[in-house]
Amino acid sequence: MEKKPERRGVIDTWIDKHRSIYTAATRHAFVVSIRDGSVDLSSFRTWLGQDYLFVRGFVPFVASVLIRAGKESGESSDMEVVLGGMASLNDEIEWFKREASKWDVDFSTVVPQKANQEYNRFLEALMSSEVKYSVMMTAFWAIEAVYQESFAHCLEDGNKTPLELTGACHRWGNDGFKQYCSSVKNIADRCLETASGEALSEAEDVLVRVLEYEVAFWEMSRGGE
Ligand SMILES: Cc1ncc(CNC=O)c(N)n1
Repeated sequence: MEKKPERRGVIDTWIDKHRSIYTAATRHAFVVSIRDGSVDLSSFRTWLGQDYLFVRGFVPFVASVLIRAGKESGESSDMEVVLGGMASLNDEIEWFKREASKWDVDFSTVVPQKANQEYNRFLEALMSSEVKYSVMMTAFWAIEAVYQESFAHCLEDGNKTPLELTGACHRWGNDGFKQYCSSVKNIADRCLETASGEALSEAEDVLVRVLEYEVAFWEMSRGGE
């Protein structure tokens, strides 16, 4: 058996296999409505409040990935990639606070909706030391990639994204964030290359579950509270 250098990793194979849920997560009606300018601002405000709460729960998850990268990865660059993600979360929280005052959203009164709570519980479960590093990395990639793909779509040619929403789109749709997602994907693919069959099936399952949670997350914006 020869070991040929593959350009395509297992993640691309899984994305092809689970294309319909991947598309549902990255081309959701809410995202498409931002791109075509028909977005309902009460939906945007709902999303903003819920996403701020999500990000506050995501920080400890990324911190736990960072710790595992330091302990378990043979590659010293893994930790640097994750640390870069942590640093942008710091800016992101400040951005959310500025947006809150711009849109008159009071985060202190935002209550996490069911989809948000469930997603948060899933992240908490992934922080367990029993979860394999390759599985955590796969989840981490999927979470970041959905936002990158979704918001980059709102900036592609032909968009009618309202000017006041381009800040959000640039936050996750910019080329630096795309590069970062690609680095995280390379780490996950590298870990999965040597993973056991059990780890592979767990990682594939976690990938699909992230996509499902992301769809449910976008769905909350429809409520428009
Ligand atoms: C629900 C959800 N998924 C992914 C992201 C992107 N990661 C960090 O910001 C996000 N903000 N919210």
